[in-house]
Amino acid sequence: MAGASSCCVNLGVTAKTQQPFASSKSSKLSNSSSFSFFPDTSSPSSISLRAQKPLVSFSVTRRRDSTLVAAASAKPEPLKIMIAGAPASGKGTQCELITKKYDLVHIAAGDLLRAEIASGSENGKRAREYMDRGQLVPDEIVVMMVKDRLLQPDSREKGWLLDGYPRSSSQATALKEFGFKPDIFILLDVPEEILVERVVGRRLDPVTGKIYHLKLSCDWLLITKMWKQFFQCMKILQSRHVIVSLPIYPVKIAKLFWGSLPVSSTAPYHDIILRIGF
Ligand SMILES: Nc1ncnc2c1ncn2[C@@H]1O[C@H](COP(=O)(O)OP(=O)(O)O)[C@@H](O)[C@H]1O
Repeated sequence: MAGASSCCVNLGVTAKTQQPFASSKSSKLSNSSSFSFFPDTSSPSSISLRAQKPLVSFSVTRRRDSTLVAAASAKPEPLKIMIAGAPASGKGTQCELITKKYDLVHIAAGDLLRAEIASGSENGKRAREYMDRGQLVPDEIVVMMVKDRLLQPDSREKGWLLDGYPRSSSQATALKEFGFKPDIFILLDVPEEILVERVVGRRLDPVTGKIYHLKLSCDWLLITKMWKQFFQCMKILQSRHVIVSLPIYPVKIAKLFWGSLPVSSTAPYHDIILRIGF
């Protein structure tokens, strides 16, 4: 199996290169690289994920007459990605983009736990107690759940994007001991002040159920200043059905709905969309 590489995508206002997963937790996951993030020179503000996996894999089998038969398969080995990031780091958006682009199975630890709760199982009942308190669910529940999901035929066949796992070094070690290794570990590194700003500015559209940000959605001064990026961004968002009704919201209704419209020179959402050049 190919070794894992890791990368850190800085999605703050100022871009900088950093060590991935800034702790010893992920250092074991980092060695040779099958996938890597690299600056896309055609667009200085974007970063692209480029596949470098072998397109042909070989298998060798021994026949009954003891001759060895080598078979070449044109099927590439499925891609395996782990992604981590704080709330409001844009993880949901990136997961959507990555799974769509690479046709991977999106496995979110939180979703698995919610499904377990919905099933009414004993594990689900225990998990709920921890989740209600905002604490991590014990490893003995989470690890086996994630492992079982990774072993499902669709994950093995298509590859996976594991989201929200590992959240501790013991979870990482456990998965490694089961023989799972990501090809790449993506850490969305957003400065804390930006995360706070995003969370504070988030609003839920009661009609569509979608989440918007005050500054992105209603900052008309910003929009006129950055019209090109705005429309580019809107196009991407609309194509992914994230923002459907926003362009038809009149300013007055938007003001009533979202309150005052702050003016800012930063564009958190643009930042994510433009820097990740998928
Ligand atoms: N890898 C994990 N290990 C332990 N508990 C987890 C893990 N992933 C999710 N959880 C539990 O599920 C809850 C919801 O997780 P998630 O859906 O990822 O949302 P959030 O990003 O808000 O934590 C967490 O607060 C935690 O209690």
